[in-house]
Amino acid sequence: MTQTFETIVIGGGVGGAGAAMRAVAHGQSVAVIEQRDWGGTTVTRGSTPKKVLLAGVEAHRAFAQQNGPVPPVDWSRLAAHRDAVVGQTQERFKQRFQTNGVTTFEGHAEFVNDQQVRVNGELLTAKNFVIATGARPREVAIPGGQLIQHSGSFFRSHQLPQHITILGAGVIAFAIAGIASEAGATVTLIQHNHVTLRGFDGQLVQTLLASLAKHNVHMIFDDEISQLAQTPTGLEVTTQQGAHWSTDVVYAALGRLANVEDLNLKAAGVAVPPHGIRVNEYLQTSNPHIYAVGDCAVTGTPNLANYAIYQGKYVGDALSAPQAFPITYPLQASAVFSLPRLAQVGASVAVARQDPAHYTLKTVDLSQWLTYQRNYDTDAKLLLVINRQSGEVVGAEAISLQADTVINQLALLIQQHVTPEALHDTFFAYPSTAADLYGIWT
Ligand SMILES: Cc1cc2nc3c(=O)[nH]c(=O)nc-3n(C[C@H](O)[C@H](O)[C@H](O)COP(=O)(O)OP(=O)(O)OC[C@H]3O[C@@H](n4cnc5c(N)ncnc54)[C@H](O)[C@@H]3O)c2cc1C
Ligand SMILES: NC(=O)c1ccc[n+]([C@@H]2O[C@H](COP(=O)([O-])OP(=O)(O)OC[C@H]3O[C@@H](n4cnc5c(N)ncnc54)[C@H](O)[C@@H]3O)[C@@H](O)[C@H]2O)c1
Repeated sequence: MTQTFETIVIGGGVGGAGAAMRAVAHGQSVAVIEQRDWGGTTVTRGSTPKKVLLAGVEAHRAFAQQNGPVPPVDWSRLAAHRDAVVGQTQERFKQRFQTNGVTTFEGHAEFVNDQQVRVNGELLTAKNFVIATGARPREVAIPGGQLIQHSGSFFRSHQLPQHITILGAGVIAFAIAGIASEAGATVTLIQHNHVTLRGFDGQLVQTLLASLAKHNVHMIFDDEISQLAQTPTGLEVTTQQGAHWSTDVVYAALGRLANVEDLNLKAAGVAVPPHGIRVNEYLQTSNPHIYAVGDCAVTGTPNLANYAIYQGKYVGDALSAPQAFPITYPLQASAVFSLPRLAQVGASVAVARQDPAHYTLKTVDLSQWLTYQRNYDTDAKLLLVINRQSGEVVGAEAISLQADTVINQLALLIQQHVTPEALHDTFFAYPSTAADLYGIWT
């Protein structure tokens, strides 16, 4: 006797939740299976713990700037607060499924055929499936590679290592570097080439690097770890170029790989290319009754929470009434949550620099604006990408302690094609980041 549902979602992260909550709202019988942590990467090892830790170190930085030297960050207190926030968020996540009528299962799911999965020895049957199994960190195959920790360990740590080495120079590496250095650690980032934070403007990235360098973050370019060895006092890193240093911990932040291997997808008739589950523009796999969303799917979009949620909701709607249109995406703002933050929206500054016939750039030095000056935000800067022909702002990129705020506000103005005249018809509280828009949006 198997339990039967109209839809089974595999993975209780943000993508799976988007699909399940929409499908149940349409009156379907829905089950979600989660093998580890309700809320998935975002809640457990991603943006939720990251933003709690960031709040603590940003407050530390701000207090020190306003008042002079202050005691170091109390990492165990901060970690306890993080654990409380993460634990409560996980619990709410699970409860939200249950109060909305989604049946939850805890265990590892794998396909038996294209209508059944097995969980904890039990068979569950459904007409449709949504695979939302996310991704895991890429590992490094070197001697001593088993001593390398995943970046997620940092965001769950209860003790702050004093000497931290990070492999990679992407979004996760810079988040760890910003948090750990303000909390008192010395950080070394090692990058195999010269490219940091691909997609962000090189000049703003240089500003971020210079700011971090003042806070004990060191960058090594064009080199790679070749060996890691345990010593009586910690770890010894050796690189391909022959450099050596001692460290307490090495975190890998080298990108992420789709979780697809142990789902027995072959039994369900789902083809899996090397980098994840290929889907069509309706997010169907090679079996049209089986969909894939979020980080496990190859959709041509970045692996970000917004996309996973949006794709999940799209599929949740499609399950009760076939989607008339292929999925399209709204304007996306994104941020690197380092110290300071980098953020961007719309047409990139890099594209504008390469195409001066179509775009012009406007640089706004925000450091002397009250919003930023009062916070000692000396690096604050905004770049606006302007379409030469229409004169409209079509993209923006910012660095500052609150770059994401101004970029999110600009996202609304860009998406809604708000004219400067229309903006002036609204009175924002003054002075504030929103009121700054009068000066920016002219
Ligand atoms: C450190 C870090 C910071 C990040 N910060 C941001 C950020 O600031 N902003 C942003 O937009 N994005 C951020 N991301 C990316 C974001 O977390 C992911 O894009 C998002 O979590 C993808 O959601 P998902 O539902 O596809 O996968 P996940 O959240 O990974 O969820 C997948 C779930 O499926 C479960 N699962 C896997 N296989 C099975 C199985 N066989 N049976 C049952 N369950 C299974 C897993 O346990 C997991 O809970 C960050 C990621 C990391 C690692
Ligand atoms: N704020 C955010 O929006 C946010 C924050 C964290 C994570 N994320 C998501 O999580 C994903 C993973 O983050 P990440 O920082 O691990 O990935 P990333 O793609 O941002 O950076 C990976 C880094 O590792 C390097 N690298 C890749 N392969 C390598 C190899 N074999 N040897 C040496 N270096 C190598 C890359 O050059 C790059 O510097 C991101 O792509 C993003 O989708 C988003």
